[in-house]
Formats: sequence, C-alpha cells, structure tokens
Amino acid sequence: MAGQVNPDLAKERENASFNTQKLTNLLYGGAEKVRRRRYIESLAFSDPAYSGDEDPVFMSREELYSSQLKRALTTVQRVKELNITEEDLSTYRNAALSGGMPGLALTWIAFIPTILQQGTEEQKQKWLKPAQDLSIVGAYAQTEMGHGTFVRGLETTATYDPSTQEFVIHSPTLTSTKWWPGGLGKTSNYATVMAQLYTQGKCYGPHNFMVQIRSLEDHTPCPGVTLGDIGPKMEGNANDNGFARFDHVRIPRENMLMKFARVEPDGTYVQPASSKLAYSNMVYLRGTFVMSAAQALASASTIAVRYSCVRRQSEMKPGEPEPQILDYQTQQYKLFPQLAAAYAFWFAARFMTQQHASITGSMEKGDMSGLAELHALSAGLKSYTTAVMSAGIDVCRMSCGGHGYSHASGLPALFSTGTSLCTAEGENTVMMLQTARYLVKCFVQSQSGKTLSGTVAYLSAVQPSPVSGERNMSDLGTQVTAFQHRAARMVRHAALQMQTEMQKGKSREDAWNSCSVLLIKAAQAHVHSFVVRNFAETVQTVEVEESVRAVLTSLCQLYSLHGITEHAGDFLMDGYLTGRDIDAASSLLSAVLAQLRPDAVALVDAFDLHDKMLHSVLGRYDGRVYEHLYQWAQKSPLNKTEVHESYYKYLQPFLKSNRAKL
Ligand SMILES: CCCCCCCC/C=C\CCCCCCCCCCCCCC(=O)SCCNC(=O)CCNC(=O)[C@H](O)C(C)(C)COP(=O)(O)OP(=O)(O)OC[C@H]1O[C@@H](n2cnc3c(N)ncnc32)[C@H](O)[C@@H]1OP(=O)(O)O
Ligand SMILES: Cc1cc2nc3c(=O)[nH]c(=O)nc-3n(C[C@H](O)[C@H](O)[C@H](O)COP(=O)(O)OP(=O)(O)OC[C@H]3O[C@@H](n4cnc5c(N)ncnc54)[C@H](O)[C@@H]3O)c2cc1C
Repeated sequence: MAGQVNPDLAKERENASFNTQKLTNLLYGGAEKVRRRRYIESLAFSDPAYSGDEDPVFMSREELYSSQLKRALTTVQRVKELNITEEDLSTYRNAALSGGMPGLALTWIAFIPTILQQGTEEQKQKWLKPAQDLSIVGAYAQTEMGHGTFVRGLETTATYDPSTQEFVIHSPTLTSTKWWPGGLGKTSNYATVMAQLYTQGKCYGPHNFMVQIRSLEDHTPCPGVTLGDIGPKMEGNANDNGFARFDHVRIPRENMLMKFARVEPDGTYVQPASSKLAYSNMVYLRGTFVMSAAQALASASTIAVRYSCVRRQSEMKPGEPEPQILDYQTQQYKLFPQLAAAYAFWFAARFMTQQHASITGSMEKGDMSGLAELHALSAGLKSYTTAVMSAGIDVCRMSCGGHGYSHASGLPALFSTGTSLCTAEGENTVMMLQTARYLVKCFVQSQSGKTLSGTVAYLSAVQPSPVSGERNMSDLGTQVTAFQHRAARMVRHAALQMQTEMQKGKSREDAWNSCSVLLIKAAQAHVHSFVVRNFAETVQTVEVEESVRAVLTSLCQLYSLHGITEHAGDFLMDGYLTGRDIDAASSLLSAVLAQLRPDAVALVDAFDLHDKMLHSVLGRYDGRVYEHLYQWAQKSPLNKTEVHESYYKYLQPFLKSNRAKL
C-alpha cells in the first residue's frame, strides 16, 4: 500500500474532463512560471534546515516564536546562497515559513513596502538595502491602543524642533501606546511610526517617521522607548505583535518619510499633492490581501473536496455501498461555491495588481485622477473577498464533520489566520463604507450628467427601469447585467435615501450613519458585481483550450447563480428578475452542481498546493487520510508517556482516597 493513492481519489483524477496542468498554467501565468514555482518550493521543502521541528500546533508560544524566527533567518541565508531572485522571493519564503508567519516577516510585508511607497530616492538608498539584508529589522507601527480605524485620531505626536532639526516622538496618553504592530514586541530594531506631525505650532495630521527602537548592539530598547509583546492571539502566535511607548524620543528631520509631504529645515511644511498619499502603503497592502483571500479559500476547498471524495458515509440507496460524501447535493452546495469563489478572487486579484501598477504609474507622473478609484476598489475588494473567504473556510471545516474540527485537518488554523485579514489593514465594515462613499459621489456625478468610467461605468449605463421578457439565466452576459442592475439600484436607493434624510433636516453625517446599513449592502453588491463581471470576462477572453474554458464557464455560472439565488430578494425587489427567473436560476444551479461534480478534484488539484503548504491530514494529495490521522495523533504531547504525570499528582491520590471511602 505504501505510496499508493487512495483509489477513490485516483478515479476522480482519471475521470476529469480537462487537463489539470493546463488550468494550473493559466492560474500561475504559464507553464514556465509553474515549473519555476515548483522548483523554488522544492528547494525549501527538501532543505533539512526547515525540517525536524514539531507540528506547530503541538508547540508552546515561545517554541513557535523561536522556531519560526530561526527559519526566517535561515531563509535570508539561503536566498543569498541559492541566488533566489526578487521574483521568486515570496514563493521561497512562503514555502519555508508556511508553518506560521514570524514577526520578522513584517519587515518584508509592511516595513519595506512603506519605505518604497513613502520614502524619497535618498531615503530608499539609505534604508532599503539594510532592510532587505536584514541589517535592520522593521515593524509598521500605526495602530494604537485607542485608535486603529480612525487614523486621523492617532495620538502619537512628532513635533518638529528647528533648533536641532529633529522631530520629538512622544506618546502622551495610555491610549496612544502603539498596540498590535507585527514584529514590534521582540524582533524589530526599527519601526515606521505613524504620528501627528506638528510644526510651527500647527498640526498637519498623520505622517510616517523612521524610528530606531532597539540598540543595534544588544537589542535593548533605545532610551525613552518602552517595548513588549501584546500576548497570545487567536492565531499567528509565531508573530510578536507588540506595544511601544515613546517618551520624547528625538530623531533627525531626515527620518520623516518625505516622498509626498516635506518639512523644511526651518520647519516649513510642504503640502503633498493629496493628503491621502500618506496612506498609499495601506492601499498597496489591501490590494495584496485579495490574492491571500483567494489562496486561503483555495486551500480550504482543496482540503474539503479531497476529503469529501475519500470519506464514505451513510446509505443513499438501500443495500448499496456507502457513497462518497461529495455525492450528496448538499455537500456540493456547501463546497462548490467556495471553490468557485476562490477562482473568482484569483482573477480579481490579478486585476487588482494590474490596476495598482497602472494607477500608481500615472500618479508617479503627477496624475492623481485615479487615486479615489484605486482606494475604493482596493478597500471594497479587500473587505468583500476576505469576508467571503473567512465564512467559506468555516463552511469547509463544518463540511468535514468531526475531523474538520481537529487541528489535523489544518482548517481551524487556516480559519483563524484567514479571518485576521477581515480586521487587519482596515476593518472590513469601515473599508466597505469607504467604497460606499465613492459610489455615492459617482452616483451624484452621474445624476448631473457626467459619464462615469472604470469599474463604476455601469452606474450611468444601466437602465433603472425593469426589463421584461424571458431570460436565459445560464447566459453569462445575462447574469453580469443582472448583477450590475442590482448594484446600480442599491447604490441609487442608498444615495436617494440619504438625500431624503437630509431633506428632512438631518446633517450629512447623521444621514450617512442612518443609511449606513443600506450603504454597506450597496457597496457589497457593487464589489460582487465587479467580481462576477471580471470572472466572466476572464473566462470568455482568456487563451486556453476549450475543455478548460468549458469547466471555467460552469464554475463562473455557479458563482453567479449562487449569488443570484442567495440574494434573490435584491434582484426581485424592483421586478428586474421575476420569480420565474429565480426558479430557473435555482434549477440551473442544481444542474451545474452535478455538472461540476466529476471535475471537482481536478479543479482543486489545479491550484497546485503542495501538501507541505496545506498542513492537512484530510487534504493530502494521496488521500491516505485514516492512517495519517492515526499517526498524527500519536505526536500529541499527551501521548509522550503511557501514564501522564498528572495521574500520579492528582488522579491517583483522588481515586485512592475515594476508593478508601467505599
Ligand atoms: C500559491 C501559494 C499558496 C499559498 C497558500 C497559503 C494559504 C494562504 C493562507 C492564508 C492566507 C492568510 C495570510 C495571513 C497573513 C497575515 C498577514 C497579516 C499582516 C498584517 C499586516 C497588517 C498591518 C496593519 O494592519 S497596518 C494598520 C492598517 N490600518 C488601517 O488600515 C487603518 C484604516 N483606516 C483608514 O485607512 C482611514 O482612517 C479611513 C480610510 C478609515 C478614514 O480616513 P480619513 O479619516 O483620513 O478620511 P475620511 O474618511 O475623512 O475621508 C477623506 C477622504 O479621503 C479618502 N480616503 C481615505 N483613505 C484614502 C486612501 N487610502 N487613499 C485615497 N483616498 C482616501 C476618503 O474616501 C475621503 O474621500 P472623499 O472624496 O469622500 O472626501
Ligand atoms: C492580526 C493583526 C495584525 C495587525 N498588524 C498590524 C500592524 O502590523 N501594524 C499596525 O499598525 N496595526 C496592525 N493591526 C491593527 C489593525 O490594523 C487594526 O486592528 C484594524 O485597522 C482595525 O482597527 P481597530 O482595531 O481600531 O478596530 P475598531 O475601529 O475599534 O473596530 C471595532 C468596531 O467598530 C466599528 N467601527 C469603527 N469605526 C467605524 C465607522 N467609522 N463606521 C462604522 N463602524 C465603525 C468596526 O466596524 C468594528 O465593528 C493588526 C491587527 C491584527 C488583528
């Protein structure tokens, strides 16, 4: 038996209607990129320096922190030895560090991008190389105990002193304590600190400052700086999310990141082209979360779909063998929408990356016209995709029954890591409200005759009145138009409701708050409609063989039909879709579930997620779940001795004294 693939899983792979490899190539941008990625991952997976540690779920917090820090430092050494290029860096690091993100990684994820986004050429020259070589280790210190969302409310101050040409960084209150920044607690010796800039007696709002926080000699906190770890969290405990307090800490003027705004030596403040450019690093990071959401949902779908083909339970027809649980329609209804969403988000993430590059390219040349759309798109997509991902992982966990609840499945850790993305880098409700704000503005512009462009063009193009007649609900074009109609109607309704509230005498702010549930729903509908359209356009235009296009078309139909039936009320509200259309969509949905069933394993295999990335006994490529479940449990620290020491300490004396009473 050793080395053989579970026969049910093997049969699934034989029966797929398309070539899995071709779809993998499409996802990763070509056959050469797939080969390269696998090669880079294999360098990490075969390296003895990364093997030998226990499964992270059996480790204490301190063991986890040390072990992942050691691994992270090994990656730095290996990247040099193996000449890993910039393009392959994240693949290599993700493979080597898949057991949990160390605090050190924030240097790569947030500290370096902030220098890149916010620093002048001179500042990049000064700090980028040391950060890349890890001569300095950095955190992104923005959030405080009292404020995370409301950046304008941050309390840390940076007061310019022209007599010494220094800024004085200070934490005036308990609530101004920096709280949460990854890697700040124990690992970093530098941080970019977001603080209210004061110069010439005036406050100019939050700006980024480079602050040394620990000695480069012995790692003790610098004078005036108090540092520590904030304690264990739901997940991510290899990361030392930390706190920091500053007591009149002086830094040179040149340590203000001055790509956009500047303070001259005499203290004169030079305005940036837009005050929101101080937030550009957040916009960039939010964009990257869309691909993380896709990958996390792809991982959960892979685990749950493979396991659902290995697992046999109950009796569908009397006397017949127990079916694979994936043959139950309800199981398909739980899992296939998650699988479809993972694909939809993968393609949306690709669009997001292109948009970011294109708009920031124009901004570099002084054209700020795309800034608002970039912010609205990244905030909305981050919020929508991470929320669906988080809920979807939990659906996958529950679909694996009891074994899904065990850490052996990998799903609890995936959920608690994934769900952090709903909060980090802008809390999801707040981010969706930013998108709503942009949509309301666009709606008002279109009302006054302006033709809208980009991702909101449909708001001025879509007919507000219901369309009558028979519809082919399986047609992607029909589905896209329906989603756009729904979003346009909801944006219009929320915006008009706000106007009504204001006409009744409410202030703009009060009207906004009293309509914010409507506004959130409208913004969600807008992002949902964008994801559907982008998925449909990708499927229709991508160069790929027809068998792959066919399965992607079914997946896209499933994604749309699931959205339409789950939100039927929104489509029925103004009579745009009829009850008959919804019935047709439901029947088609059942048909598409059955159509996709034979391709489900091939569709998850196409994500090409190595077992060493999945960390799941249930999701193993070879499907040999039961023997490995048994082996995995043997590693539980409670099984180290046949009789646990607490038996001698507590249970034995207790039982003895009870027995004596008998
Ligand atoms: C193939 C490989 C497979 C691998 C498989 C692996 C499996 C994967 C598994 C799991 C993946 C999980 C990975 C987990 C990794 C975990 C990573 C954790 C990393 C954590 C990093 C997190 C770091 C942080 O959190 S840093 C802190 C972030 N903080 C925030 O984001 C704060 C949010 N708040 C704000 O941004 C603002 O305060 C605000 C937007 C809410 C409000 O700002 P404001 O008050 O200044 O503005 P106004 O509301 O008044 O608006 C004024 C005006 O400006 C516009 N505006 C606002 N912001 C922006 C902006 N950024 N850009 C442009 N314009 C902006 C706003 O809309 C208004 O416009 P108007 O025109 O309407 O006036
Ligand atoms: C895993 C993790 C890693 C992190 N890493 C970092 C890091 O490296 N660096 C860093 O600086 N920070 C980091 N953070 C902090 C993170 O960015 C903040 O927690 C996040 O931005 C949310 O802010 P908050 O905690 O203030 O939430 P709050 O704003 O207090 O949210 C609480 C509730 O209030 C609601 N709310 C708040 N404002 C509004 C509004 N205007 N309208 C409607 N509802 C509202 C929210 O929707 C939410 O329901 C991290 C957080 C986590 C969980």
